[in-house]
Amino acid sequence: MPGATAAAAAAAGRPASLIRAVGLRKTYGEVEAVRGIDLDVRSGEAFGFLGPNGAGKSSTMRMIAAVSPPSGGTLEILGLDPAVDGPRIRARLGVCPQEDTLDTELTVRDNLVVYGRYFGLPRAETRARADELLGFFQLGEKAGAKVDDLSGGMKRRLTMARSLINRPDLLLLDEPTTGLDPQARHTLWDRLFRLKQEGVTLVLTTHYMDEAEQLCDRLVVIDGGRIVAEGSPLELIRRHSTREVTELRFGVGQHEELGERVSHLAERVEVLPDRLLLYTADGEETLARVTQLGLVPAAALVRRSTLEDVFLHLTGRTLVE
Ligand SMILES: Nc1ncnc2c1ncn2[C@@H]1O[C@H](COP(=O)(O)OP(=O)(O)OP(=O)(O)O)[C@@H](O)[C@H]1O
Repeated sequence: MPGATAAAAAAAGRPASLIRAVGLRKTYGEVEAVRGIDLDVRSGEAFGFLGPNGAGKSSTMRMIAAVSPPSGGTLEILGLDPAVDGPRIRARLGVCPQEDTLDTELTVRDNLVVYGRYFGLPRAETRARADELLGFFQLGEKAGAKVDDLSGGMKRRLTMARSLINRPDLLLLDEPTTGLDPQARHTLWDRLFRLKQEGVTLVLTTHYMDEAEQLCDRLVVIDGGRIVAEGSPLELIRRHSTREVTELRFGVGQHEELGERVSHLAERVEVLPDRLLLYTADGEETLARVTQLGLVPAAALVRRSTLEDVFLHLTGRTLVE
């Protein structure tokens, strides 16, 4: 699976920064979807936008895909200005949209072949590329099947295969695994990980913190159209959370009051409707200290901090409400 490595990009004279944005904005009438964001996505990295529904992720992706003009700020994609060079940019991008937009009239293989023809690729090359991609995405046995005969996970893999037909410099993935079951998500992550290893630059949006942690070298946490934090998953967790979290579930309606009673035991306590989260370096010790107070939770769990905790700390809300 050939992809573009950072070194190859440099050798080919492509810029090391594939996306550069300063003060990027998008408004739809009165709605301010993206409120001035700065970005610098480098060749060869997997870069993510993590945020809840309505944060402005898709709006940003559409601007990066050069299909939606910015309302303000500057944007450079592959060293080019999308207002001037839209077609040249789009020819070098792979775009995997949130919804599968496959042609149900065509076979699995022809979905790739026809798409390759849109890019003006020669027939023989397109067929060879289609077969290569079907093999890579474990769809070879389904090559002659109709799209409607595929599972949800297979359709996603076909959409992803289609987005790679033109050997793009940059692959844009809008919520790549939303709506899939855990097994199908893991299969896709595995393929995306392989693409990343081969040097394909990935830019993805997600509201799944585990997806962001699995795939992204670097990410921005986005909320209300603004970037609220930026870094590697590990850096963000270190900067904005403690090493461990003790989750305590008590009876309905008790969490507010009990949160006050245990507040001295932790660096930070979050009160959610169904549980308390105590942030400390040692979760087991914290749990022992809770029970020493005579409190007996209906359920308790000690875990490491995740990006969900980072988001909660930064915005006071959970990612998936
Ligand atoms: N074409 C449009 N016209 C008007 N408002 C829009 C349009 N597209 C998006 N919005 C609004 O802009 C805001 C950001 O939406 P956007 O789709 O970019 O967010 P998102 O983070 O991708 O969320 P989701 O995961 O739900 O797609 C929302 O308030 C949304 O309702």
